[in-house]
Amino acid sequence: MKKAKVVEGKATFYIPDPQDYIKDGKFDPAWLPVFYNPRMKINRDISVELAKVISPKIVIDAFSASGVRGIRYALEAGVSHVIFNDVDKNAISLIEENIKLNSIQSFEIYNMDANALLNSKRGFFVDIDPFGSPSPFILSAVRSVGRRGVIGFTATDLSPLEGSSPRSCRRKYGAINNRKLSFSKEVGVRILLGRIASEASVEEKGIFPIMSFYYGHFFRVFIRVEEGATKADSSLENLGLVAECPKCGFHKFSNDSCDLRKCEICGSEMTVAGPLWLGSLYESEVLTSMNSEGEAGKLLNKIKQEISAPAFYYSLDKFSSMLNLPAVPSTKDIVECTSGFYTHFDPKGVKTNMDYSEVIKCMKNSIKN
Ligand SMILES: C[S@@+](CC[C@H](N)C(=O)[O-])C[C@H]1O[C@@H](n2cnc3c(N)ncnc32)[C@H](O)[C@@H]1O
Repeated sequence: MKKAKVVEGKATFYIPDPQDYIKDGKFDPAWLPVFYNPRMKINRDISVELAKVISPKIVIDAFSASGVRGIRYALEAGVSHVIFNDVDKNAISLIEENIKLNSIQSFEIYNMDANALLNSKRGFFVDIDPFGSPSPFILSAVRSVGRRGVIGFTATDLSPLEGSSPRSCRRKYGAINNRKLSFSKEVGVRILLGRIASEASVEEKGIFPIMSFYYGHFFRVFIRVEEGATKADSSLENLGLVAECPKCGFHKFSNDSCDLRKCEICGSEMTVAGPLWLGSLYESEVLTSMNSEGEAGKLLNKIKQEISAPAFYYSLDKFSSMLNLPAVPSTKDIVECTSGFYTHFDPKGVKTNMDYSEVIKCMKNSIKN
């Protein structure tokens, strides 16, 4: 295999030479014999920043591919011991080479199915970065942190999580998600967290989201896990449903499904999704201690602005078309008028504690002016 040398963060490492895998002038990282996607740098940058704040001694990088993630944890976040793993043998040879190249001192390397590895090893910080859905690995990941720890899950299966593939969502996440709601990005993150909370409760563990976000083609959630039946019970209290009226764009969430059937504004039948996580997505202390540069820095700053915002948002372009408004108001106008918040989930999204009728007034005034 011909290799190319790449630099990312403090790591210099080999990947299969992308030039050899261009087909008809096109390239997809999935065609490489060992996966490396430069577009996921932001995912790794933020994960490294979080690791710097939580200072784990042992990290399990359960889906290592080239090993870049685990190597960056060691070099940039001062993690003292990294457990690398990949089911693919080609990945293992590359990880060995890259570990040498970066002089990583304390490590283990496994060539196992991630579930088998996670059921047998313990780490304080566990990184789950598979292809597609992380769902098959949630339970073993929750086990792998022992009594307490932190897990980062990546999900690239946007379509079930956002409501475009309802059956797949039902299978993978045990949730009803039959239509893409206008705030589907946040629905996706919360369905993933809901599933994690349910699976953790089987192990009598509670979850506490530290940071949860959407970017480009993936969701990433970081959760703290703590052992205890009471903690599991309180976690489950955060599960509920969200509903959106397809006619007037009113939305509401609740732990009680009876509340959500009929729209309180226009009486239409609402589209209900869930179960999903209705609690906080962020741990403010950790988030405010995190810093980064470039794209990751920009994303972090946006997320920091919405730490105390309510769940879900009005996506102004979709909302305006539901209301048959002649134009889409500026996001800035609506944030100001509703004492609301911008959201990283959607550049035209506004979160607010104000009532629906007040938001409508703001929308209409903004267009008039
Ligand atoms: C998305 S890539 C990981 C990328 C890597 N974490 C990074 O940041 O560059 C997924 C990797 O998981 C490996 N993999 C797929 N299924 C697996 C399984 N069941 N157990 C362990 N590894 C698996 C694949 O071989 C692939 O290298």
